[in-house]
Amino acid sequence: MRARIPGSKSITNRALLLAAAAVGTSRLRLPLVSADTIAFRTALTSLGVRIRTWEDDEVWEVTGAGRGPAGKACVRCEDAGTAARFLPPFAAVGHGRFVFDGSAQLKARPLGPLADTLSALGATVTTGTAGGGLPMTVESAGLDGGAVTVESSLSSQFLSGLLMAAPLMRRPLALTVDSLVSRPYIAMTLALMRRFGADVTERSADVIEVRPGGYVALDLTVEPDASTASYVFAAAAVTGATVTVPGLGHGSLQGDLRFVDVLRQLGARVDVTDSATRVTGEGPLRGGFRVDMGEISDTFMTLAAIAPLADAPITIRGIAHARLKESDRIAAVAQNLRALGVDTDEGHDWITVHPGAPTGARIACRRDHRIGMAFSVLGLRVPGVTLDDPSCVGKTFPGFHEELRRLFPSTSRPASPQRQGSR
Ligand SMILES: O=C(O)C1=C[C@@H](OP(=O)(O)O)[C@@H](O)[C@H](O)C1
Ligand SMILES: C=C(OP(=O)(O)O)C(=O)O
Repeated sequence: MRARIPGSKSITNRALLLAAAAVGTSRLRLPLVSADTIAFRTALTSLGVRIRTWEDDEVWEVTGAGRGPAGKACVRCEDAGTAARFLPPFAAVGHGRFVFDGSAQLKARPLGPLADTLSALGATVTTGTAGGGLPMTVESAGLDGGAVTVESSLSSQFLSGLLMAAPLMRRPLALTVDSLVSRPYIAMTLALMRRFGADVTERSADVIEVRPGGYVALDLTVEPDASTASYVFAAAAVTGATVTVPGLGHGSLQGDLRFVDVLRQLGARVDVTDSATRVTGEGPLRGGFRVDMGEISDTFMTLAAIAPLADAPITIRGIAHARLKESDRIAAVAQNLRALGVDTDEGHDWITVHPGAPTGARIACRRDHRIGMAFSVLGLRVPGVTLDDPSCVGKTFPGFHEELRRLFPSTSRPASPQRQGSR
């Protein structure tokens, strides 16, 4: 079966930002159209960037002026971490006063290290709470660059935001990276910056230098989202089906494609070519291993939710930063597995899931799309798994439930609405 996986959120939102910073008109083909990318697009529009959509949203045309925004603006980031972390540095290379705000969920997420670094570079920054957080106000008259250290243990997005703004600074910027999580996202940022013409040098694993010179407009086709693909790959592994995702293969910019290596460890058959990835479920899942998912933490819930079906415990470690996302994801996974009758143990940066015979339960999604999608995969094997907020999937994959039902019509027990969630 060929899955229809929408475009990568991370590539779409980076490409939007880079196109807004470039000189000329860029075209993004097959962008993700979801709450997170629409929030990002709207936020850029409120910063004065011209964006047009074509062909039922299959092409987004972005016209950049080769500089940061000017004037005054209030910018809503909604639930999008990428908007809250990528847009303030872009504002800081502009001229004016910009206020960023977002949902209650986003307000609870850290921003302190980004505020500190922008201040160190010369912007005037205020944040909502002592520990950082929205609303954030950035006042600036452009940035000179220089040399700064970026504390990156809570999120890699601070560093990505600073890197993408750097070509618009007046002089070179040398960033020293401290305690980086989610490293593959930095590789993605650098790769896309280079495609848009930036001059970037990795001096060592932890020092990156960017020279001024801006960006040039680009025509870019967005790959399917690898984090989203993890749900259909896991679904293949637990149902014995074969699922192929065209357009995701060797050369992908997304670290989360490495989730298929975890499925291989569970006993699934995985074939990756230049143009597609295919997963086939081959009998019972084999547990009894520990895996560090710190670099691909958006997919740890996909593994944790199906782990009770394995024949031995599975420990996932390196995921402390997953407590700082749309929900405290370690706590959310543990709570829901226990509600299903599955034993779990957890620590600050790890969780162990024991084999079990899960019973049906109503999953508490905590407005976290990935909790909803991960447990829907378990619902293909366990009758009576429902979601308290099916619409939470709209952050990255509004058509998720329909696609899962299309792919698995006989096994799928729809994650039926008990209550329509409010977003
Ligand atoms: O840069 C990005 O596009 C992202 C980085 C990751 O966040 P952290 O760096 O906060 O782990 C990831 O969880 C998020 O979904 C997208
Ligand atoms: C953590 C996520 O999103 P963001 O940080 O971009 O809000 C995610 O999509 O799992």
